[in-house]
Amino acid sequence: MSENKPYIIGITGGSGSGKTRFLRSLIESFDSGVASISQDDYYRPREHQLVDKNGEFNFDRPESIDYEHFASDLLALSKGNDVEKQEYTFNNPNIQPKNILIKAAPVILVEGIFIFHYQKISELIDLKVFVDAKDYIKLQRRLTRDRVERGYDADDVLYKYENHIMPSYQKYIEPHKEHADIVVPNNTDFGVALDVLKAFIQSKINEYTV
Ligand SMILES: Nc1ncnc2c1ncn2[C@@H]1O[C@H](COP(=O)(O)OP(=O)(O)OP(=O)(O)O)[C@@H](O)[C@H]1O
Repeated sequence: MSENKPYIIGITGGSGSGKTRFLRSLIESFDSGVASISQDDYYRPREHQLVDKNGEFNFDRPESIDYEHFASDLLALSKGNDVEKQEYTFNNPNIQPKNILIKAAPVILVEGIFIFHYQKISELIDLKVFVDAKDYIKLQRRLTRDRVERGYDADDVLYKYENHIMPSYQKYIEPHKEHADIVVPNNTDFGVALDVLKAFIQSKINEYTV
């Protein structure tokens, strides 16, 4: 690996905004040169999660994440080192967590709802991207995804959206939109923004390997 410092791009946005889809579309565009790290892989175990006034787990708080571990792994990547950790299985006991190896790369994509809120992570980020969509669209997407991919029922998703997801969004996520370098509107599709960012990332890979 060269002496250059990897370039760190942070991708955030509310739940259902499409940031994971945007990140995956970016990664698929590169055979090499790009690595990614996701806040979702740093949830604390269920027994350490906060419970709300009705006794329901709230996984949408900054405290839900082992952010010290997340920050130290991002710091290692920012210094050009590999990182090894276990994937998060959304507390599904039927899934055996895989070991994830994140290889050092010229461009590191970091994704998650609180990445601009956690200071130790935010200060490592060179380019801040905020993926944005209207609230009713985010809710529709979350309802569909959680039913199809995670088997949650609609009442449960609506309860979480009103009591956990939106309060957190308003307090910890949306205030960072005005400090983002790029806001990607994703009410319908993000094709043009994706092309712009792909070209930018390619230029960073080229600079790194010169
Ligand atoms: N432009 C789009 N058109 C159609 N479906 C979309 C679009 N963007 C995202 N989706 C879908 O909406 C759902 C939520 O998107 P995604 O998982 O990327 O959101 P997220 O911001 O990462 O949410 P979370 O923080 O809850 O994980 C997914 O099923 C995704 O495929």
